[in-house]
Amino acid sequence: MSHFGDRLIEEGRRKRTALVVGLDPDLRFIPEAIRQGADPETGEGAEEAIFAFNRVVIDAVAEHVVAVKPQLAYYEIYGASGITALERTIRYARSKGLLVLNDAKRGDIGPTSAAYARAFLGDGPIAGDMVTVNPFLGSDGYMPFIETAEAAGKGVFVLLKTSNPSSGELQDLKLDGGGMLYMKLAEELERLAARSIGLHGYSCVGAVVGGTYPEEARAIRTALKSAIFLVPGYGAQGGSADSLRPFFDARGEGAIVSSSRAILYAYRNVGEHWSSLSEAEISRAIGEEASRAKDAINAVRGLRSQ
Ligand SMILES: O=C(O)c1cc(=O)[nH]c(=O)n1[C@@H]1O[C@H](COP(=O)(O)O)[C@@H](O)[C@H]1O
Repeated sequence: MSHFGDRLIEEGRRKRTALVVGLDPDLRFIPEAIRQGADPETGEGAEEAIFAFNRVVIDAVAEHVVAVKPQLAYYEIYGASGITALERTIRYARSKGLLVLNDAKRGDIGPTSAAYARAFLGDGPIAGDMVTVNPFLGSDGYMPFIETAEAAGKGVFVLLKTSNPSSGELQDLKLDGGGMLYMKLAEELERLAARSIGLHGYSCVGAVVGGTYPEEARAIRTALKSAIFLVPGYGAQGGSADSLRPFFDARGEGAIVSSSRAILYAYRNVGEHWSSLSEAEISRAIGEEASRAKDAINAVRGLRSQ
């Protein structure tokens, strides 16, 4: 079975990018040319509008990204039609040769986590190549995802030091033996990652480390050498490219940086008439922002733009 860590590193080398674009479609911000009257409140027409928007985004960013990252919340709002839009989005992303990272942040008791792992890492209609996992329930909550990923040649990103302002309330709790909770989890993840390290030194077990916490990332990078970092918080949450160096290894690899709103809604920078833009104008704005983000991240990685 191929090591997923190798697959992700090689995809990044092949496309000279470490960017992931999040597919967090908010119907309120989708211009009329694509929304076609879909109603954000009632969900009327949501499936078509969400899929149409995601297809424009995927076409615009495909050459600039290592993967796309659907955020389950924006699909679950609309129940079955939202999930159908997700299924169609995953199929379309796959047809463009893209890796799919479902940002589901799942975690439960063992048997339920095993069912979630089958849903997101198996062969079902919403399964992708990677999934985010919430480790709050401890090892019997996240191990079913890691075991499923190892067997399926897929990847898992475990929430470790999240990008949000209140992450420290729990993640930074000081432990009796000294050190903080997130560092204790980082050491445990390194132990688990070491079970499945590929040719390039990385495992199918990854970790989520917010781009808003570069100092913490520096310490985590040292303790967690075998895990690829998923780095959200760049762009809309204030994480800047300049602060991203500590997330990468000495080769400028080992992390993928995600951005959703800053890229998805780049066309809103034109002013309040954004809702009447044409599909071509929408696509161009999104593609240009993704290209800019890719180049800014590559500069920090020590890669010159092509
Ligand atoms: O797992 C995630 O992707 C995630 C972890 C984290 O610590 N912070 C975080 O923002 N995210 C997700 O990453 C995306 C960030 O969106 P933007 O702030 O618009 O780039 C959202 O879908 C969040 O749910």
